[in-house]
Amino acid sequence: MSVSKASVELPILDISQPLSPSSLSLLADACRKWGFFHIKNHGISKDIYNKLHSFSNEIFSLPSETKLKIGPLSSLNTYTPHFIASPFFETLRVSGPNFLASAQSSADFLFNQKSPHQFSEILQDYGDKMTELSRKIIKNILMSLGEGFDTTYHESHFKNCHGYLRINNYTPPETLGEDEEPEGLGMHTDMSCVTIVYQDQTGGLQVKSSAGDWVDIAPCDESESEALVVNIGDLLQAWSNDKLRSSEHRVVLRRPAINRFSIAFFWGFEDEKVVSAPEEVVGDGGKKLYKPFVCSDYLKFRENDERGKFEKVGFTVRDFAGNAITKDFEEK
Ligand SMILES: O=C(O)CCC(=O)C(=O)O
Ligand SMILES: [Fe+2]
Repeated sequence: MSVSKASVELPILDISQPLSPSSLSLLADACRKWGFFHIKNHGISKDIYNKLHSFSNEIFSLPSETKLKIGPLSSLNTYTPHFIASPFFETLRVSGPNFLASAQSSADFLFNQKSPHQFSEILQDYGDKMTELSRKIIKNILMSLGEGFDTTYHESHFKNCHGYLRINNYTPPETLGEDEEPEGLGMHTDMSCVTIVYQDQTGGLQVKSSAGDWVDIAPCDESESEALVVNIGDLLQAWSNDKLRSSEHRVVLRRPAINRFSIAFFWGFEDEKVVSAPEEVVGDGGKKLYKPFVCSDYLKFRENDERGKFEKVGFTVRDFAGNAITKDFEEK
């Protein structure tokens, strides 16, 4: 196992403003080289994260048998317990666009109460904000990809995108040697167009460089609120004909062995969308690197056959729809 040596320097984009040409070019570089960047001034306060964290802790602290009421064998299936993705990882899924109803149905099962729960209301607000941010992000990414691409493709290709949230709790083993870095979440790529991640100050998120080394994506404190991590997912990599990189990433656990909390928002195409790079995006003389595919067929490919198992770790859109000529990403 290679141990990370460095922390990658990613641009921190001010998402509340139209991006200047120089910021767009930083964005384009980051998307090509790492598929990761940060955003600030995203409109979500530390207070919201503190509330989400403490509500989530309440849920994750419940006895396992209670949590399993919404586990993989239940009708709801919104909770993934330990020992599925890893021994140290559990996660709660909240589906959009009605985040409130989704969170509330989990809460009702867990707490046997029907009254509106502040947790669900905050999650609705959070999900709405993430959806809005994703639209802004994709607009900027399209602008960074080519002149006028945002007006050509934003509405026509990304209008029906939708998203869901995953609230993640990492519990490291109690005894952890100095050099031990167990994987809390194994290497994978995201199936989304874009993913927006809040990570707490614990650290441990890593991206694989094109040279094959793991490098840290350090938590980034922007005083008023943490900067959020954004990464490109497989759907956008395929749509952009590899102009945008969906990088392999993972989460490792380190000493001091404290719980790590993160919230990921995955925003992607509607199930029935046929994903195929537009000619103009492929560019003159370029070859299409992927066969057109139906979005939901790819999502199914990534799910394990066994009910309740986590998405296959390690398989990507290249394995699914890549032509043999798919190129490797260069570190420029
Ligand atoms: O917990 C994190 O920081 C990242 C989680 C992640 O990569 C995922 O849920 O896909
Ligand atoms: Fe991920």
